[in-house]
Amino acid sequence: MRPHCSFITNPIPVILITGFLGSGKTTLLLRLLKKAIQQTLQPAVFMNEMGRIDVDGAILLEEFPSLKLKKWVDGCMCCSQRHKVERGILDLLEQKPDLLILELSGVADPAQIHKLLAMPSLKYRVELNHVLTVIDAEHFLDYNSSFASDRELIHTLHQQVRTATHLIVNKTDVTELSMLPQMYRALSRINPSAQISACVACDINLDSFLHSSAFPVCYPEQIHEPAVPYTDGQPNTNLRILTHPDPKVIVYPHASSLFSYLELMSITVKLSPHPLNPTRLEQTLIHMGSSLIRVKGYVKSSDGYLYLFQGSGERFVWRPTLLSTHPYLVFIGLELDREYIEHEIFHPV
Ligand SMILES: Nc1nc2c(ncn2[C@@H]2O[C@H](COP(=O)(O)OP(=O)(O)OP(=O)(O)O)[C@@H](O)[C@H]2O)c(=O)[nH]1
Repeated sequence: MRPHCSFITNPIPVILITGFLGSGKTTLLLRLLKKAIQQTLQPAVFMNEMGRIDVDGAILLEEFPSLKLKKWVDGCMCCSQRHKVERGILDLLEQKPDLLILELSGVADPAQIHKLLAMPSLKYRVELNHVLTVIDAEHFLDYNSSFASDRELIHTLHQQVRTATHLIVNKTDVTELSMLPQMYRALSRINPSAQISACVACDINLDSFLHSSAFPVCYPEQIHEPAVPYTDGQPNTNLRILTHPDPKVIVYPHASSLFSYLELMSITVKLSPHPLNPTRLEQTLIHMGSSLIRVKGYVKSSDGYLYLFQGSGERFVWRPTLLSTHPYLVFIGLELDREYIEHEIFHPV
């Protein structure tokens, strides 16, 4: 029960955004921020992203230059790093936002952030009101077979569904609509109590999320089980460290999940400043097949302009940007072929 102290009477409402890689979390976050600002709310954002260089933070700051934002980029947010996440959230709370939005990396287990918000330093200062899980409708039903070899990844995907207060089934524009009833059934089996909405580009009515819910989120105990047991303060000995002779290539063998360990790999490649042929780049990526789950970054195209480039499955989006940054790409996948990436992306013929 919340103690009766005057300085903690108004906990900051928290919205947690989760969902697998490329499902549309940042798309939803951008919509929420626009809506919040229209309603004269002052939101703060904490985001966790895979990859050495942060792409989503750059997207947010391009649209909202004065946003109160803290990021945790790459590295496993394992137990030994937990205090840094806590510090980041406390720093944001010091800025007295009206609303705190947390966007987790696509492979994070949301139950772990819930646990973090329950720590004594945060417990009475925040109130988790909504957990919005974005589902990639195009790929969701295939995940069980695609990731069959990675038990922890499947567990994390289910945790993302299980912990949701609202399931946002996104990307229905590129989904066989006849698959939706089956998808709804699968989602309801994992989480019978969450509301479900289907949409394109996370375009749903967001009004109700911007106001405190009557019943703050409270998970039953079993949801708190971490994917992999951990010990506070101890480094995660499961992590393998890969090294690469070329300093331009930074390899992270593990996902930046919140406190869990997966077989995913993230490779960040700083590109040369020379333009890349868009068709050739897309073909190169398609050739990588299902091992490549997500790619994003900034690429100079053959017209000489810089683009925000995003790929999820075999779909690619090029968006012109005014941002001034060195071109780079972040690759996320299972058993990525570093030599192929290095040869094809660094030295395209
Ligand atoms: N076709 C289609 N594309 C979408 C939709 N929603 C988002 N996208 C695109 O999907 C890609 C991924 O969207 P994001 O919002 O960045 O997804 P995310 O979950 O934040 O991605 P990560 O943080 O990398 O895991 C982007 O290129 C979006 O423009 C949709 O409803 N339909």
